[in-house]
This record gives sequence, structure tokens and C-alpha cells, in this order.
Amino acid sequence: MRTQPAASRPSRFGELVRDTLVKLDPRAMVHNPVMFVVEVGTAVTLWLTMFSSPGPQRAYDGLVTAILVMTLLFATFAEAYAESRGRAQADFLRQSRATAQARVVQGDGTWEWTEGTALQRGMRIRIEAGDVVPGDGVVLEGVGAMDESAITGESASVIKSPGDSVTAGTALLSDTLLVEITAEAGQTFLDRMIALVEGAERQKTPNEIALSALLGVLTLIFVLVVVTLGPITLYYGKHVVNITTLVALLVCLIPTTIGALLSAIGIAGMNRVAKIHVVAKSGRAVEVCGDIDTLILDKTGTITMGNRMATEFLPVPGVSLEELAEIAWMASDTDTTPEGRSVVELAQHILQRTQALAFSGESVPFSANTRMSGVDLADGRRVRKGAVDAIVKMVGQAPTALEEAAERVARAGGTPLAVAVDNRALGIIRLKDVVKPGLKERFANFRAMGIRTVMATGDNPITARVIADEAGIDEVLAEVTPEGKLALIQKEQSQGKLVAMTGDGTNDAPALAQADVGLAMGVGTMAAKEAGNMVDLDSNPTKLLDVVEVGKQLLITRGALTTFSISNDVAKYFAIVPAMFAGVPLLHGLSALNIMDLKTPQGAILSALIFNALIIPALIPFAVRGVKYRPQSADRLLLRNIFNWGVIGVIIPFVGIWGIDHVLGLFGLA
Ligand SMILES: Nc1ncnc2c1ncn2[C@@H]1O[C@H](COP(=O)(O)OP(=O)(O)OP(=O)(O)O)[C@@H](O)[C@H]1O
Ligand SMILES: [K+]
Ligand SMILES: [Mg+2]
Repeated sequence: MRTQPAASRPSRFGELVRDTLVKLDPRAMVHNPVMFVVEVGTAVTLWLTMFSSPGPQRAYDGLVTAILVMTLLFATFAEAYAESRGRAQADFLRQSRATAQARVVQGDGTWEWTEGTALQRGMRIRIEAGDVVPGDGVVLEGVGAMDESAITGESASVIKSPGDSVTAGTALLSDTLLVEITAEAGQTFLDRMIALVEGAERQKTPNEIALSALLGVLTLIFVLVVVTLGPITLYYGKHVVNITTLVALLVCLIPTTIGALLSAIGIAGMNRVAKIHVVAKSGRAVEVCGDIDTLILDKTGTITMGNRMATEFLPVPGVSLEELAEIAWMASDTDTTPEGRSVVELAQHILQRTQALAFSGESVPFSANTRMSGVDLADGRRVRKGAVDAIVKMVGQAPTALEEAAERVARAGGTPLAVAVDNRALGIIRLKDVVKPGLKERFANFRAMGIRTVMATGDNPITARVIADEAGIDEVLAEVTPEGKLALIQKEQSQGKLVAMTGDGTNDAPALAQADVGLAMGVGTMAAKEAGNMVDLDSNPTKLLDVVEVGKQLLITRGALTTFSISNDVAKYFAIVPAMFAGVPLLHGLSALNIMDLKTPQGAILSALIFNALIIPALIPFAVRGVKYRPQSADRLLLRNIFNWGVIGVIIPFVGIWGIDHVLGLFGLA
């Protein structure tokens, strides 16, 4: 294998320190209005410190400056730390991006080694057994087994034949393929996924932009209040308020806590989805997950176990069990789905034979559109098995015994497959559906959060209903085709709902693109992966439930910390303002507000400022890991949050500032 290990990276700690410092650059900071105001304030107090005459005032200015610098560093550290955790996640993907070399095919049919980084769209490359695929492309010639575990996490190999797409980072296990490159070097699927997870392409989401604009306006109001405070107290109280004190007051009042943590919260949301091996193409996608109203799930593989097994043949009167078994075998001989394989095994068991059936014909693979599979025999007969309604349509008129058997199977929660030859229905195959364990509780949680779950399945209405009731699904749509799913999503959206779904096939692509959250399976087709806004590398259809939970937690965390930040600031107001005007005769009534009995104005301000700085690192774990929440409706959650985090936010500063004031007192600073 011609691969080189990825270049070793600088130490995580070094990177963290460097990023924390680099983010102090005012040109970067200006995007965060709250922290930018803190930075400007820091510049002012630093200037005062440097150019005032030595003495207690200068020491005070210096102390305030130091605390403000700490505040800024805590804020940039929060973001850098969240980003560094994201990079650790990206390593999972990077392992598979060892830079490969490519065998580029020349005009005369020979090939030459070329760096993978020089590949261009339209080039033709040869891939031999043992090679790592150097770029994304489509197979022109050859058939071979591909190990796609690097990008999908699935260990089973996948057969690639002409027309199939191949992905950089996967490895060819057998044979030789001629591939046309479809993506420029550095722009492969894997490259884009890594860039996204690393946050290089992270953009603020619309909600984040709205919130930071709101915080900006709040900040502006406080700037105006504080700037006018100086002249007012001078005029009414003949009292000169110290500029350093005004800066400190301003920083305490503006929402620095959420200003410092906002971006870390968003990055952490992306990281949490990456941790469950889901790649989100945008932060917005993760955020929308938290607002989902309708969750569309399919049945087989998502709600029930994927390997649906045939357990019984039910022939109609006049047909023997052996005849039904033989025809069902014929219809499944080339069917590689779990259903098809299990039908063959059951038939072999019933017929007591393992040698191949002797017949010739052209196989008709299963498709979700026809909902049938089978074989067109050389003698012209059409042998089929499939969804009962689809088979009944094919045969024209079905015996009532067939319908009865199908209903019996469905009522027991199984999937009935009908078997027919031309216009003669022979009987029913019972496929056993088993609901995955633990789903019922999760659906109950979603209901508590006000999310509606809809099962859209190709299966018949009775089986669908039985399984839905067993799993605790709200609604069912049965006998749907991929177009039917698309129509369902559009209908929900026209009622103003946000819809999430998962899918894997090319025919799911339109629905994945239409959904507000489209989670494509990693083993799915490239079309599905391009259409969705998220990709699950583990290809686990139940993952959608996890992703929605991460999105909810992201929104709740942001709401909780915003509430906390603002109520905190209100409390600080009561801590500082009375102390500040302690010496102003006309305003001495304010001292009634000095309920913490802070000794000196300077001590009060320093304590509040230190508390204001320390609360940022104290909340980093909540920002990064997300706050805990109980599943309930959005409105009640909001109320609860405002209550819990708001009330705690008011109380904590009093305790914290009082405590810090006493510690400062020990050092003679308050
Ligand atoms: N290999 C197969 N051969 C013939 N018919 C099949 C095969 N697999 C499934 N079917 C029939 O086609 C129907 C539709 O299949 P489809 O995959 O669209 O839905 P499903 O597997 O039942 O449910 P879901 O949509 O939840 O995956 C199935 O309900 C079944 O009746
Ligand atoms: K503040
Ligand atoms: Mg299916």
C-alpha cells in the first residue's frame, strides 16, 4: 500500500495556548460585540495604569486591568477549548486520510504514479487490490470489493461495479478498477467532512447571529448609561466618578458570561454530534434538530430489527407447501436482501435440499417503488414475491384465503409477502418484525417534548399499525413509496412544521434534501449523502433520535446560560451601584441597597469584577457538555429554565461577591 502517515501535529496544549492568545486580536474580537467592549475597556484602564502617578489609585487601576485581561483570556480560552475538542474528533476521520498516491492512466493506456494531491476532475486512475482510493470518483470498468470502514464504520465490504461511486480513504480489497475522478484534490467528501468537524468552515447560525445582535444592543444601552453616569453624578452630587470604576461597572453590567461562552456552546453542539459519529454539514443543521416538530422514521431497520426473517409459508388452498416453498425460493434466488436470504433458507429447510434450483431466467431485483422482487423465467413466466397489495395488483384478482392469511400475519405484527406466478397467487411468506428494545421510552420522551413521530413504511397498514402501537409511534403512513415520503414532508412543512428524517438510497435523496434535517446513512449512496445535511458514519437509522436530542440540548444550553448571564448582571448592579455612590451625599439613599454590607467601594467593585471573570471558566463545563434537562414541551422547558437558571443567576453573585469581598478584606484590599 503506497501511503504515508499524516504529518504529526503540534501538541494540543500548545495549540490551545496559541489559539487562546491569537483570539485576543481585536480584528477577531470585533465579531463578538460584548467582548470587544471589554477589550476596549481594558485598553482604557491599561492606559490609565501606565500614565498615572504611583500611588493607591495606580495600584487599583492595575488590579482592574489585570482582572479584565483575565476576563478576556477566559473568553478566548472557552472558544479555543471547544475547538480543540472538535479537532480531537476530526482525528477519527483523519486517520483514514493518509495521503495516497494515484496510478493515473495515460492516453496510451499505461499508468504512472502521481501524488494524490495532484488529482483533477476527469482524470482516469487505476486502482489495484490493496490500494487506498486516492480520490472520489466513479467506476468505469471492473468489479471489486471495497473496504469502506474508514468512512462508514461498517466492517462489511461493498461490491463496486461500473457506475458506482468510490470514496477517497476507502481501500480496494480485490481485483482492479478503472475510475474517473469526480472531485478535485482537497475537495473530496472526506476532506470536506474533516474541514466541517474541525470548524474551519463553521459559520454563525441565524439564531446565534440574532442572539449576538441582541446582546450587542444590550451592551450599547449599558455603554450609554455608564458614559452618562459620570457627568450626572458630577452635576448632582459634585462627585467625580473614577474612570476605571466606570469601566469596571460597565463590564459587570454587560452580558459577558454569555458573550464569552456563546461560540463555545455552538462548537460544542457540533462536537457532540461528531462524537456520535455524525457529521453535520452546518451548525444550523444541528440547531434545527432542537426545533424539530415532526420526526419521520421508516419501520424496517429503524423501529424494527433490520434483518427481518422468513419464519413460515402459508399456501392458499390448492397449493402445496412444497410448491409455495419452491416458487418463493426461485423468486429469492438472486435477492441479496436479508428478507430474500432468509426466504431461501426457509425453503431449503422445508424442501430438505441445498443444491441449487434448476431454472434459467433474468432476475428482477427488489425496489422500493415496485415493492416486489423475483425472476422473469426463460419460458416467459413471471415469478414474483412482494408487498401483498403490489402482488394483488399484478395478479388482478386474489383468492380471499390469500388476503386472510396476509391479515393474520399482519395482526401478529409480522410482514406478509405474497408469492405469485403470472396471475396466480400461491400464498404468503411470514416475515417476523421485532421492535428494537428501548425505543418505547425514547418515543415517550419525544412525545413529552411535543415532537410528533410518524412511521412511513412500505409495509401494509395492519403490520404498520401493530408495530407502531408496540413502539409507541404517534402516526403511521403505510404502503408508501419514496415519492410518498417526499409528499408527506412537504405536507408537514406547509403547516409550518420542521421535519427530520433519515434515508440511505438514491430514491431517498429528494426527501433528504426536502427535510429540514436529513440524516443520510454513511453506507448510503453518494446522492443521498450529498442531499442530506448530516451523515451518520455508523449508518444507524436510530441515530436520528440521538441527533435530535443533541440539538435540543444545544438550544436549552444556550437559553439557560443566556438567562443566567442576564440575571447575574442584574444582581451585580445591586452589588456595585450602592457601593459606588457611598460617598455621594445626595445619593446616600442608595446605600440601603448595599445589602451585602460591602465595606469599601473599591472592594465592592473589585469583588464584582473578579466574580464576573471567574464565572466564565466555571460555566465552561456546562457550555461544552450541555446542561441537563428533562423531556417536556418547549414552553414548559423554557419556563423551567428561566426559573432555575434565572433564580440561581440572581443568587449566586450575592454569595460569590460577598465571599470574594471577604477574601479581599483579608489582604487589606477591601
Ligand atoms: N426483498 C424483497 N423482495 C420483495 N419484496 C420485498 C422485499 N423487501 C421488502 N419487500 C416488500 O416491499 C415492501 C416495501 O419495502 P420497503 O423497503 O419500501 O419498506 P419496508 O422495508 O417494509 O419498511 P421501511 O420503509 O420502513 O423500510 C415491504 O413492506 C415488503 O412488503
Ligand atoms: K457581565
Ligand atoms: Mg426497507
